[in-house]
Amino acid sequence: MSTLTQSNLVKNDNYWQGRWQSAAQRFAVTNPATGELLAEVADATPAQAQQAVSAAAEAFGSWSALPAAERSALLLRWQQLLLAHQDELALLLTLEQGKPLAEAKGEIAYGASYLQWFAEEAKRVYGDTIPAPAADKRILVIKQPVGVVTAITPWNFPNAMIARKAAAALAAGCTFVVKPAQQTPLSALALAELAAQAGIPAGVFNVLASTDAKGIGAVLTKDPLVAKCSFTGSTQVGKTLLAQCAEGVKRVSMELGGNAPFIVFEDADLDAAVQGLMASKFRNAGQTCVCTNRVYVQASVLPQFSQKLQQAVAALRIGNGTAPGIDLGPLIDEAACQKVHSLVQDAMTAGAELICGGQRQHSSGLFYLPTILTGVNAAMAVVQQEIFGPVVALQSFDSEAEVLAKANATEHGLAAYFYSRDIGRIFRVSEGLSYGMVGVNEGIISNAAAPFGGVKQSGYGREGSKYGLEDYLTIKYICLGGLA
Ligand SMILES: NC(=O)c1ccc[n+]([C@@H]2O[C@H](COP(=O)([O-])OP(=O)(O)OC[C@H]3O[C@@H](n4cnc5c(N)ncnc54)[C@H](O)[C@@H]3O)[C@@H](O)[C@H]2O)c1
Ligand SMILES: O=C[C@H](O)CS(=O)(=O)O
Repeated sequence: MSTLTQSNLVKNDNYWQGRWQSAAQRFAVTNPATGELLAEVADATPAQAQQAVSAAAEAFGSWSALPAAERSALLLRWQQLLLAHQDELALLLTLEQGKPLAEAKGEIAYGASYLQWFAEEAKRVYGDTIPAPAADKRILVIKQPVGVVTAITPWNFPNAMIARKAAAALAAGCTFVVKPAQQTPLSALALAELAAQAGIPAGVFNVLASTDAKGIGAVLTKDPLVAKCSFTGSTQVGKTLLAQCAEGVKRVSMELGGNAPFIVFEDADLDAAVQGLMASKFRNAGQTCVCTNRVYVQASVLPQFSQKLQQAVAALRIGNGTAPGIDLGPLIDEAACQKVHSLVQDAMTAGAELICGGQRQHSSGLFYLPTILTGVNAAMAVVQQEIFGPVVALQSFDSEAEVLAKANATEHGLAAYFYSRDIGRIFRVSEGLSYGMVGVNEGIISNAAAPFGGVKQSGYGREGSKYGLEDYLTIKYICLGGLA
């Protein structure tokens, strides 16, 4: 942190109405790799959340009336500032979240790509004219911003999950209030500083860091001034927030938990499959919603695949994300470590075989060794639950029909992956998988041009792509009469 203290991107007050706002209480933000104290951040209260929502409501009229080209230019300026400060932002992100610096830099570029994408989309909010059923009428359809948008975001991508929502909301003409995760507020506050530097007007982008998630969340989902709430996080919390939004019939976007299958057919390029699995499984130490969670390998190629995978996993370097050449950083907190280890122990008790890892790097600390379990089955918690850690749960299958049924046997439906070089199989399996996103011969599928989102209990709404803007717009039908 000492290398950042001179940076004006390290903020410890909250930000709304274009001003840095203190609070009566503060909470500690610590580095998961070392436990060191990074900052003591103002602990926003529900009353302050109401002030922030009011500020967003006050700013909505002028922001939504701004020509789209002007909103676009401001988003692009913000994007340029993120890239100009990519190294500082990445270091801040690694310090508070733990991911390796290279991944953090990638996340800053990824977040910035949504600002660029929606700066362009802002200028393409088109309406319709529709042939009227009567000669004296005309039908017009216009799209307008929904209004004040609130957002609640997770700790695993503390920059990109906010940028992905704010970019679309602001492009549409909405104003925005976000509560980041308590573990990672610094990246959110740095985004606010750069929004101010970009010239985004007061009240348009507002950040409330707090330990009172429930209290702040109640305001962000129930305040009458709020038109929509966009949530990224666990399915369990998503259901709570959905119920709260239902009271006021508010628009919602839900980007929730996952349980991604990764299927390797016997006709796959096994080296490519191993590479894709390593990327999908171990990114952010397995702490992403689209990480592979279950690995199914066709029986005839399981020994060969497993051997290649073990070699790749053995080469992973685990340590403090600020050090060069690190592949795996720490898990976010003690509870995460205990959850991952309990899933591994449960699987072994139930008969799974441990190939490597299966324990913390040291008795203390939040580093969990990259782990391969084989011989897992559907009855095990490691298959049923989202692992959110660096654990590969391997099992074999015989037929395409069998593995498709197993892959779909979950209440989640976010991302799925499979490797095959048979074009007929590629179409059958892509269409047969009950997921919002499918990676074919590819383990990393997220980008701003594509519609990111899930089905079933992984939520609904899409982020990124041309579809992502629709979530922040409402359709108005105008009937012009008396024209005969
Ligand atoms: N689908 C996606 O795009 C996506 C992306 C990232 C993470 N996730 C999911 O998020 C989970 C991990 O992230 P997490 O641990 O931060 O999730 P989480 O649901 O515990 O917390 C997410 C956010 O919700 C807040 N929150 C928690 N309880 C709340 C309440 N009662 N009222 C209001 N806000 C509340 C937290 O403070 C945090 O800001 C995983 O399940 C992962 O799959 C999904
Ligand atoms: O964890 C969830 C994020 O959405 C992951 S990604 O970087 O968008 O794939």
